[in-house]
Amino acid sequence: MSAAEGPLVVGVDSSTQSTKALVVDASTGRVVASGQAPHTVSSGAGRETDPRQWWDALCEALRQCGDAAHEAAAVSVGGQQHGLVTLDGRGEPVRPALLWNDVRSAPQARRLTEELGGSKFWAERTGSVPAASFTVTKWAWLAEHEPEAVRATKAVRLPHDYLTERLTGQGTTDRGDVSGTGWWASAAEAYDEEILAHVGLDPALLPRVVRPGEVAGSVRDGHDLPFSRGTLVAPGTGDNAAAALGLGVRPGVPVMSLGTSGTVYAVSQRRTADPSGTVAGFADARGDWLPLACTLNCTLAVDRVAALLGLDREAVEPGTAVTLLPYLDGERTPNLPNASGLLHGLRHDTTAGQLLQAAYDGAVHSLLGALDLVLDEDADPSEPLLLIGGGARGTAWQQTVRRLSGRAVQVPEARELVALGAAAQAAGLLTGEDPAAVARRWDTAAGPVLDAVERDEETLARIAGVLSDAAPLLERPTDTH
Ligand SMILES: Nc1ncnc2c1ncn2[C@@H]1O[C@H](COP(=O)(O)OP(=O)(O)O)[C@@H](O)[C@H]1O
Ligand SMILES: O=C(CO)[C@@H](O)[C@H](O)COP(=O)(O)O
Repeated sequence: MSAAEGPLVVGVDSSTQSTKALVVDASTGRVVASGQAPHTVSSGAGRETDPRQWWDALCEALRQCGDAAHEAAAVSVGGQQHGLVTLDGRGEPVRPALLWNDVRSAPQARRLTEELGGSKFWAERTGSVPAASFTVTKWAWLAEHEPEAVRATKAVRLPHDYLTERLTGQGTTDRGDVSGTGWWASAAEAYDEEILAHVGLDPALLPRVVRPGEVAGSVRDGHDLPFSRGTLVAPGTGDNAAAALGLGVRPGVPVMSLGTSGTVYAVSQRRTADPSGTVAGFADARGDWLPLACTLNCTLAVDRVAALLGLDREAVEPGTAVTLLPYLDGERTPNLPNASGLLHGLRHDTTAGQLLQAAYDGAVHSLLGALDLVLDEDADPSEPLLLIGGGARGTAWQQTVRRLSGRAVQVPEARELVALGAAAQAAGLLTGEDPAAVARRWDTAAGPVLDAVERDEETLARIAGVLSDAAPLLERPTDTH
């Protein structure tokens, strides 16, 4: 491999299932080295991970990168959004982190929404109506169920903050990730003291919000650190905001990410506030906004259905009249935290491949319902939908999104858009450039475009009909929720 032309930077994606690290040449965007290591997520009613697993996975991913990581001039960490990390006075986790897909705090989400002026208040104040994913609902759940853990907590962090702090020794976050907590006022761009007081969280426990383009710190002295001392550390951000940086998207370009979560989002210059709660009015990592809708059931749910049927994930068959709502983890979009999976329309001649196709259709339907809502009204409908995340590699996912959206679909060749976005943020720190402009210079979104086909309105209407008719069943708690 030829020598790098410019300084090296490292971008990290600490997502739900694994941590990935890329060492990137800041001048060209060439990936010089990469590594990946998994984490475990608890099963049963909750979804938890010990934050120390993220650190160990980061160190392992960087070890796989070899010497290149130690030569990096700057690093940045993108991480799964919303997770509640509680640290004691020594910076050690008080308990495992409560993750974004843990729905146990659904009652707290409902209660907080009612207690503080309803959906309209929350949407206007924080940009979002709190769902069970949001950090504020997890803190309220912890206060109710484990008050001793709350008493032991001396610092509250998000996943990317935790990793950044282990590098720099300083508690920092950024506007993109903090906008998903539920305790950040999006118009004022500041912690919301009224909400914090309401949930009994002392603002002194929260990290400093670093501005876009500001240095969060530098790698501290320590023999156990995977970087050289003094390496600059960028603010980092949530994984969706990092992928938006990594694609260099401009307003009007829709993105769909298919991973543990399914997300649809777009960059907007307008702060959004949707009182229906479908769209979360997140901030992006630059100074704009990132209206986003998120599902809990995406690649893992569809892979689970394939495994139950004993099929390869690509073994779909067309012509299905079966509807499968794959809400194995409860659901966030639509907001049905108590739901479980639901099958309707099974016949003697239904094939296993058709059932699998129905799972893809159900997962994609949830996301497409929010697509127009995340885009500005003047967005050009002929703009291709950018498809990213692990699922974007799959033909069945690509074809399902194409058929149900009726839009052209572009699949970037670059695989790790979150880590690339973090790398672009680190590069921007060195050159003074806008990270999205860095990503455009690197041409990260380049990839084949699948032409638009006629939208399959019949399937969309059938799924919407089952969803509406089954509402009472889907709202009813089952044994494990
Ligand atoms: N070729 C493929 N086709 C379809 N799905 C895939 C493929 N490769 C990986 N996946 C799915 O991608 C998921 C991981 O995606 P990723 O975006 O890395 O997740 P996360 O960021 O949430 O940890 C896995 O659940 C797996 O099912
Ligand atoms: O909760 C959200 C967005 O609001 C999720 O998108 C998480 O940020 C987790 O992402 P992945 O691990 O699936 O990438």
